[in-house]
Amino acid sequence: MSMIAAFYGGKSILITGATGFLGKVLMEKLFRTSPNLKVIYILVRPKAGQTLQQRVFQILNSKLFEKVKEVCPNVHEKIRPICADLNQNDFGISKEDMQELLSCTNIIFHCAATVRFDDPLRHAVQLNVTATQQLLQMASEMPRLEAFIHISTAYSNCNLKHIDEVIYPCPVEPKKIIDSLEWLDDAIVDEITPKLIGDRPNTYTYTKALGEMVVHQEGRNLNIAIIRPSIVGATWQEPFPGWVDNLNGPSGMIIAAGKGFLRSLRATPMAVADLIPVDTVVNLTLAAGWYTAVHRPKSTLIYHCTSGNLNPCNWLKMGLYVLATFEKVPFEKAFRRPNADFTTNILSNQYWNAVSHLAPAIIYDFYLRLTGRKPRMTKLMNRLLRTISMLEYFINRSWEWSTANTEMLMSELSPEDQRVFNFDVRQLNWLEYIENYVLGVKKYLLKEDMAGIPKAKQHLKRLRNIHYLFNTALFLIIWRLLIARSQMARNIWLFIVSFCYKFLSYFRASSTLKV
Ligand SMILES: CCCCCCCCCCCCCCCCCCCC(=O)SCCNC(=O)CCNC(=O)[C@H](O)C(C)(C)COP(=O)(O)OP(=O)(O)OC[C@H]1O[C@@H](n2cnc3c(N)ncnc32)[C@H](O)[C@@H]1OP(=O)(O)O
Ligand SMILES: NC(=O)C1=CN([C@@H]2O[C@H](COP(=O)(O)OP(=O)(O)OC[C@H]3O[C@@H](n4cnc5c(N)ncnc54)[C@H](OP(=O)(O)O)[C@@H]3O)[C@@H](O)[C@H]2O)C=CC1
Repeated sequence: MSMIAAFYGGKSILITGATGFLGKVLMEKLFRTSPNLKVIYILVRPKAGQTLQQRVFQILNSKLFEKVKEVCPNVHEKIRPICADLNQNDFGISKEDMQELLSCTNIIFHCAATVRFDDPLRHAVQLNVTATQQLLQMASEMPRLEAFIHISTAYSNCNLKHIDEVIYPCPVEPKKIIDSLEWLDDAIVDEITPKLIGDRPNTYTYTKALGEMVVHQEGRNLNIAIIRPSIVGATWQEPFPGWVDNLNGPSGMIIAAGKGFLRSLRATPMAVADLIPVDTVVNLTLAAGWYTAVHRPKSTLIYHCTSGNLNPCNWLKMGLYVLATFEKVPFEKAFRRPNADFTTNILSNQYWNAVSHLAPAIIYDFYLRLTGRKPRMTKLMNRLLRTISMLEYFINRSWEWSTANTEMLMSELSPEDQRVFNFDVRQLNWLEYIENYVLGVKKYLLKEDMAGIPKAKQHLKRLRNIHYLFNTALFLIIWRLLIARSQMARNIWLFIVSFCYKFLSYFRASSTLKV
């Protein structure tokens, strides 16, 4: 019997960010392994014209939850959506709901965050720092609370090369930032943002670091653990391999490469590609929840949920695995044949951006205009280039994350728990994982049917022929122009023609002799 699964039985659990990528997998695993848990409260905001109930209904009826419905048929009764916007005071939670949360909650998993790299500082602080502070305040009023698990990121200290499982001091106290944002206007905030974030690449990593500091300072009387995952990718094993539902991290890039938009990337091939499957993060998170509540460590433990030091893979390998998978399972209606490459040089990157990204987009838009359609490719390509520019920081560096706490936690688990809540990335086979990842992107993100693979392969063949035809035509045009303008080009041309003529004559003569 799994001790961790048994621990969550009968518990009232509060999850923020349950509608997000990580939150959904966390909920799924909890219901599947501890179907006798009491209730999961989820803080949800109405969104995109959907009510809370509609959002929950959509999640529970998705493929991700198919297995859950078998083991926990009354899952609908055990999930209690609470209308909440983390950007508001008291999260805009009604008095009755708040009362219930405060009196019943046993465990909190705080997953909600803005993960956008380009969020204005004010918004990122509001969600990643102030909301965390408010949740800690709520937690301190919960008499039955056994553990508070805060999800951070391994990149919260990405300004360092070697990162230990400790909280690093922030140059400016989070409280001071929160206070000053109250009276500074947006223009000034934008102006001081680069100075505040310093050597971090964006407001996301900066505010996640501030969030950790707030947890450290204001959660002293609580039983807290912090999980720091690196780049979270599709599921490795559970509930099935390859599940993914958003474009963050590598998923968007896999689509861009598979559809033939992304042809070149400024990345350091040998830098560590620190991907971590989302189910691995969830297993570690649940194990940490159990350990924190049962063993009550004296200080806040931080767990690095990374792959680099236990089972490293680099971007070159990952890129090759991705491309190799496209051969077997190509995406439908590709713009060009998938054939991306890495470059480390800024100039050559700019060259490839112009030649391989922008030029084909401009030519295609010209064709769309000619055929009376609305041009869209150049806009899309510029958007892709902007996204890539924001990811570049992470694909041109390697970090070393120590994993002593994570390894300690692994050793504390019973053999059964090591199996059910496996977070040992040494067992991960990267090729197999990437193949399933690409397949998952095709099935669950692009919603493409496997039956369409032969047609997609045919389309790629057609694109290859167009590519050859286009290159030959381009060569001939350039050559024709050169011959018209340069005596030397004409001489070379005459030499090649006469050489070919002589070669063919010799070949014809020798084959006649044989007869
Ligand atoms: C040689 C072979 C190559 C083969 C590929 C190999 C894979 C290489 C992968 C390399 C990836 C490296 C990833 C590193 C990530 C480091 C992560 C650090 C860990 C964390 O803790 S952060 C969590 C992850 N967070 C993110 O990834 C957020 C990134 N996204 C953003 O910040 C914003 O979305 C962005 C990029 C600033 C764009 O903003 P904006 O222009 O306002 O656009 P929208 O968000 O509204 O979206 C517009 C449009 O683009 C689509 N979209 C969104 N995100 C992505 C994405 N990451 N990739 C591709 N497309 C994306 C979005 O769906 C919209 O589409 P529409 O059709 O709806 O318009
Ligand atoms: N994905 C990754 O690569 C990594 C993620 N992490 C961390 O993991 C955690 C989860 O990330 P992930 O699941 O990928 O992110 P998602 O963007 O998928 O999910 C974010 C969640 O936060 C919720 N949320 C955002 N704003 C509000 C708000 N104002 N009120 C209520 N809820 C809100 C979202 O709700 P809604 O659906 O309504 O938008 C959503 O449920 C984050 O803390 C992130 O920093 C760490 C490392 C890497």
